[in-house]
Amino acid sequence: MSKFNMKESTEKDLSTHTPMMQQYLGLKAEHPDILLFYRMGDFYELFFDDARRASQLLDISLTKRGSSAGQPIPMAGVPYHAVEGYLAKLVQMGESVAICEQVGDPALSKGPVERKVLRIVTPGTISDEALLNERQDNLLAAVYETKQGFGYATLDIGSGRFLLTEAQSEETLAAELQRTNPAELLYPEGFIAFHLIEQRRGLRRRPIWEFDLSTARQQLTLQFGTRDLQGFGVEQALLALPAAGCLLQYAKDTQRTALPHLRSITMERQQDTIIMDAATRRNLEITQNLAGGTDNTLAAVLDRTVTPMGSRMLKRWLHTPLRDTAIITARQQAITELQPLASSLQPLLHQVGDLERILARLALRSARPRDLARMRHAFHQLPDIQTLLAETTGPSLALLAERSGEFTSLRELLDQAIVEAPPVLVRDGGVIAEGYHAELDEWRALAAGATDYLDRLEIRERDRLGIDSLKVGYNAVHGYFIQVSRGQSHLVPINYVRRQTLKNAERYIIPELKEYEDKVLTSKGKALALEKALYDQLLDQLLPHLADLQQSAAALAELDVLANLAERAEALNYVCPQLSEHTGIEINQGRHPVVEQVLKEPFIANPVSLQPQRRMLIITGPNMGGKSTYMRQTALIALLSWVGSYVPAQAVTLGPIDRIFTRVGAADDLASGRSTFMVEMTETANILNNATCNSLVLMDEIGRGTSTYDGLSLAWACAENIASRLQSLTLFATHYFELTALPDQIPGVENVHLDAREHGDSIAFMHTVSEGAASKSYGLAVAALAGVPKEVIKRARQKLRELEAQPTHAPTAGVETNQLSLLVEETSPAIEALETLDPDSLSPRQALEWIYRLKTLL
Ligand SMILES: Nc1ncnc2c1ncn2[C@@H]1O[C@H](COP(=O)(O)OP(=O)(O)OP(=O)(O)O)[C@@H](O)[C@H]1O
Repeated sequence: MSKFNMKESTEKDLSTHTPMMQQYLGLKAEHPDILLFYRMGDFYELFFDDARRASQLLDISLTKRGSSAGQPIPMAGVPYHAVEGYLAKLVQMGESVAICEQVGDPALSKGPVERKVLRIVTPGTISDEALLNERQDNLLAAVYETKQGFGYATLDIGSGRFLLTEAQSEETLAAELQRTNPAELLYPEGFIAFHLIEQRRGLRRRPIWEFDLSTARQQLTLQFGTRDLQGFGVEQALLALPAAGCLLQYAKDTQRTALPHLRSITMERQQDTIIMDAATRRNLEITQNLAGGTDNTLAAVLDRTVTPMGSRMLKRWLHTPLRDTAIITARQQAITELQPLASSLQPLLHQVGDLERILARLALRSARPRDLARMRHAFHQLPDIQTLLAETTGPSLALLAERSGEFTSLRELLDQAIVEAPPVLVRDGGVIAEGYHAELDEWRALAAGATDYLDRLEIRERDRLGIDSLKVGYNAVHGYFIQVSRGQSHLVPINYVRRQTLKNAERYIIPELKEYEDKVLTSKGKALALEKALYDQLLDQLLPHLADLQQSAAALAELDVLANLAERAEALNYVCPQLSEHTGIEINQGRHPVVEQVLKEPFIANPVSLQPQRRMLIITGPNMGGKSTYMRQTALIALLSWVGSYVPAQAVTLGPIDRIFTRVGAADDLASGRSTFMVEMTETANILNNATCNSLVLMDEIGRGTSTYDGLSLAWACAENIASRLQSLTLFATHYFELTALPDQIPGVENVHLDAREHGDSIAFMHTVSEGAASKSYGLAVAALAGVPKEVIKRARQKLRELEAQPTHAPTAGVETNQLSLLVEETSPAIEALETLDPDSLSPRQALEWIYRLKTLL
């Protein structure tokens, strides 16, 4: 069908629909890909495919509303007062919703009331409190690709944080995606690296022209009111700017309002932070555990922040350990200074609440009365916070105090303007305080004065007519009325007009009452309209202070994080790590921050010593001995140190770290169709290709997923390569006992082991780390402990003895210095024969015979 014909036929189709459906279909055509909530009185209704989808997603019933164009119309609906709950559910599932409201006056419109899409709710652009998880960032992101790499932009609409990154490799992009975990992700059509994002929620494909570089520059300079992007240092971000442009456009389209709180854009440079790949972030269970939950994570132990904005900042910090010693030292000093103050500061900060998101709603002009009341409450805490901080002397706390500010005049303004406990919506009035605006007070008095008048009218009429059952009342349908009992209804005078008959009473109106009713309604209406205008003016008065207020919110959030780290350090018995410029990690009595919290028994603290001269530790010991715990605690202590936090140990000194890698406990990545072994090897390859002498590498039992010899050879070669070529600081846990021979061959490699004691059939784990290799493996004892039946253990023991009796077959045999021998799985008869041979005792003829024999043996 030609384009022309198609257009004609839709138009024809439309004209066969009812006028309301025509309006609906017109609006729907503007938002074909997302659900359209179409307001009808007290409901939002969805039609056709939207109705079917919504009924499935929300588990609401699918019905029909009349018919249009001769067909029944599938319909589903949700009551308007409960819409937030449904929206929350939908955005959680990654859906977007266009909210279409009635904007015309039903009384004045012929045909359907005028309607408009007033906002679009999308997972990445929500700012409404009810739709957000308060202790988690909610990000909108956009990704762009060229041959040179990827550009990535994220926006937190709840704070205005707008960040850029450029990633040279897929691995780096994957790590960024994992770290930022966006709620919604925009990508250009034809995106080649789609496999990196296909599992993500809230994916939105955008046309390629939305990623145009010059449009992006134009959009961004327009947004920030600058001539160019030099001042932000992103002028040359040719990969990231197109992503930022598309993202900004999308945010503006969905919000349909100005975004004054987006006032700058920042490039996050990889070299400023300790880089961790996606697998490492997962394995270290920073904010999410391996099962996808949040308990038993680093954040779960460390987050006792008292404001949601502080909690979100702490989580960002934990995911972004820094490399700048100056910043980290400043944080450490602030924490030390806050230790005696935390218990007084935290209750005050708690009262500050989520100022950051309140300010975002202010910027979007969607701040509710209660937001302003909470902002006021926050301002009331500031003087006390200032007084407390005045006791400190360090420069970083002084700076935070200065940025927090006091906002005395804004506090006074809000004190005067807003009632003590305002209602949820401005719509119903009762928000603006008495005494704030003389005209409003007058209208309100008039509305209230009328009730006085009604009392007087009631008494007067009762006396005048001698009807003691006479009462003045009000209901929403009939307005004001005079009610008289049935028995006395014959006494009413002629000017009483009957309005309603009840079982035992009659209701009347009189002209005088009607007049007052009009007056009350008008004054109520006037008061409401005025209140709404005053509220808008109030937002206008606050908005010019937005930048200062945002700065204050950021400072208060940081104070919350620092006070929290001070409190945690004290409560959990952490120590302040010493930063050194020399590569290495020295930990005295280190503990695992999470395991020590969940264990019922006491946690056994252990030392770590890694330096260039002792850069790799081969860790052996029984299963369950504590190898993984020991390795992870080292990485977590390093990470926490470079976040600025105190750490679980008695003393720590550590030098610069550029990356942390972990290759531990692989899980099948079934979703991407990669086997356990494949995942393990991909992660290993990443380490071998990227680690440096300043990287911290954790390798846990690599090579386990394949045949013993393949695995052992791989583990050996990797360890050797890391120790000699990369020279990274490495903890290498293994069950291949052969690897304990490495220290004899490569300088800088040492053995350590975890101990266990066998008592008869049972085994006790000591969890202490000592120098040297483990004396034996306790696999069978651990299997017995796990409940493997006795006869199986017995048979295994027998088999073990058999295997040990054939040294050349047993994988636990000593390691030959020639690595090739590792790859020879079966000893050939020729070699066996050679081994028994003594060349000195052979005559030349015998030697020749031997050569022929060997030839046949091969
Ligand atoms: N230092 C410690 N102090 C007290 N308990 C510990 C310590 N380290 C580990 N544990 C306990 O031992 C359990 C096993 O530890 P971990 O997983 O680290 O052992 P593993 O040697 O890596 O075992 P596998 O080789 O089977 O993976 C932990 O869950 C913890 O309960």
